[in-house]
Amino acid sequence: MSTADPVSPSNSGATPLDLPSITTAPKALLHDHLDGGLRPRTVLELAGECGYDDLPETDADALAQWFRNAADSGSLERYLETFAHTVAVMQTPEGLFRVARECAEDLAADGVVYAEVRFAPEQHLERGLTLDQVVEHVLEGFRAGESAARVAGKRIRIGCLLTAMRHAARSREIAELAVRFRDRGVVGFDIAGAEAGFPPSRHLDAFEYMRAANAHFTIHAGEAFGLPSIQEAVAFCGTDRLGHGVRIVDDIAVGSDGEPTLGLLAAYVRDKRMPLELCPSSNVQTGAVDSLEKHPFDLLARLRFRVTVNTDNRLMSDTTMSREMYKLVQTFGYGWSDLERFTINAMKSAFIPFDERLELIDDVVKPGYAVLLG
Ligand SMILES: O=c1[nH]cnc2c1ncn2[C@@H]1O[C@H](CO)[C@@H](O)[C@H]1O
Ligand SMILES: [Zn+2]
Repeated sequence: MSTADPVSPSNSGATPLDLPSITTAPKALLHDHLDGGLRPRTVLELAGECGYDDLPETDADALAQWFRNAADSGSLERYLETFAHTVAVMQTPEGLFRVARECAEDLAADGVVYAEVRFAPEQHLERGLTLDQVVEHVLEGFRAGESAARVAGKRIRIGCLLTAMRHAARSREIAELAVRFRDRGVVGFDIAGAEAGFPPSRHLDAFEYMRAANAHFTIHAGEAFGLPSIQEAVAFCGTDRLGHGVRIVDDIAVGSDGEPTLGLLAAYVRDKRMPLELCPSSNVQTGAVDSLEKHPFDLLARLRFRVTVNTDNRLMSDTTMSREMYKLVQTFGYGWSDLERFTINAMKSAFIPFDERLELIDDVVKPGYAVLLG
């Protein structure tokens, strides 16, 4: 296969592919951080309510711009520093509930029909809440947001992922928390935070616990650090999906004739249909890739890796699921059938039960794209 071939012919005779029409398309999102998706105005209002005085701006537009600029750092570590401000206003029952409710509403308004939203409960204990209480408030917020969306005529289902911070030592506890809440809206577990120096194998007992409980997890790997991190996540930890996983491209050699050769790890990830939770804008901001044009998304899509499109942090990247898709359309010339495939890839890779995934694919995703395809 030549990597110069288009994935599919561009849109012909179908609904024009622009941002408003992409917003109407049913979309599935697997990688979105709750504390990376607050509305700027909500950050300001919650800061006022809880007495947090360290915000860098006092106006919503200026604050939005500040997050965007500060996250545009070229380094994951500096990018992550911006979360101090969002986490600071998510320490109370009201703050957690509101942020989760608005998250569900915002995703639904953007045409997302299924989302897995993650956050790290251990970062929300500063004002005396327990881990269980933190999770309960967030889940209540998601349910309220789903109901509000339904009233507004939008269908969305949110699954929650509990994240452990990889520099800390609470991963086993968070894995147990995820299993404890498995019947109440938590669908999986993850580790996040600075990648270099904190390999996935540091948290092996948490992953072994999840596997023993027949529970799902993903691992941020292959974002700020390369193949060794992915190798550990896949081969030692047994991850179900790769958070980012974008550096898998380092194991693919493309010859001067355009023919790709996959190394053992890349071949294994593709053979196993291991989902890649790719986050184009975030990857440019953290320096994981130089530019959108140089993002390996298209190479990986052409090679038929199980690629999915994700937002990572809507506030820090000033983005939405529709905008991430639109950027890919503009950069790589994708058509509706490509966007449908990426969406079905995501639904197939979701952590909810198989029959529920199938129902969303058959009853929502396929009919939605059928209309757009014309
Ligand atoms: O792209 C990312 N890579 C690694 N860690 C991240 C990324 N985005 C957010 N977080 C981290 O995950 C925590 C829980 O949501 C956030 O507080 C942030 O520190
Ligand atoms: Zn992430």
